[in-house]
Amino acid sequence: MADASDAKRAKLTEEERTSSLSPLKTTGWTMVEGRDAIYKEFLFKNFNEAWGFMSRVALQAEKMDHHPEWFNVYNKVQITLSTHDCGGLSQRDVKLATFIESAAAATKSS
Ligand SMILES: C[C@H](O)[C@H](O)[C@H]1CNC2=NC(N)=NC(=O)C2=N1
Repeated sequence: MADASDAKRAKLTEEERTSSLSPLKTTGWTMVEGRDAIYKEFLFKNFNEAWGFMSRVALQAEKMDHHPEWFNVYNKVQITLSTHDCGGLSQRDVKLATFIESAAAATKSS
């Protein structure tokens, strides 16, 4: 049965893309070529900072039951967000990307 949780995992409409994705794009998120997904690379001072950031994101991902695709080498964290259940971008990706932005800012200023 469809419920509010399903709606958050439905593919974003064109209107939602304009209103929700545009602000993220101004912070450096880009569309992945050939896929309905968004991507951003984060650079930190060192591995310790990168790992602290990833820990914050991991806890939120578990809370949301929505998980990033990510790759880390030393101070670099590359993140791709998409919703596997709908095969594209949903409100969950917007919410997680917004959280990731605040986690990156908090990590860098701590
Ligand atoms: C069973 C579980 O709720 C689902 O598999 C969740 C887990 N995490 C997820 N993460 C992402 N990115 N997309 C999903 O569709 C998704 N689905």
